[in-house]
Amino acid sequence: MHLSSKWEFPGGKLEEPETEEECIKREINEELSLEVQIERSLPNHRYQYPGKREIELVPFVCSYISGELLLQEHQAADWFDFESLKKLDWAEADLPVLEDFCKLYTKA
Ligand SMILES: Nc1nc2c([nH]c(=O)n2[C@@H]2O[C@H](COP(=O)(O)OP(=O)(O)OP(=O)(O)O)[C@@H](O)[C@H]2O)c(=O)[nH]1
Repeated sequence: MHLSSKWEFPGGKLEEPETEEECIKREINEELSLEVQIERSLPNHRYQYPGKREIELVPFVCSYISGELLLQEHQAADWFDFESLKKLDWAEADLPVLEDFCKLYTKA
């Protein structure tokens, strides 16, 4: 919520004893009402926002299986092409994840 006007990838904190894969599927279901399947992982990145505990983002590339997008917690959600994606106002911790994702799927 301290980043409430920023864009972020959907996700959330691991709830032991679930696996990271179970976590992302649960979070996307809770936040967006969608079922997704994992296609691959991307490198993890650590980040510390001022005055907060360090977080480690564990990113997965997922594809849509089913469901109708319904916002449960967020103000907005959308699909973007790569150029538009790079122009959004991102949560700082996500920038290295975005870079890895774009490198993997575009030639630039
Ligand atoms: N979900 C998500 N969180 C991110 C991203 N980037 C980023 O800095 N964060 C930060 O990582 C942490 C994830 O927390 P969250 O609030 O989404 O997790 P959660 O759904 O389990 O919430 P809760 O446990 O507070 O109820 C927050 O500090 C959030 O600001 C991102 O792309 N996705």
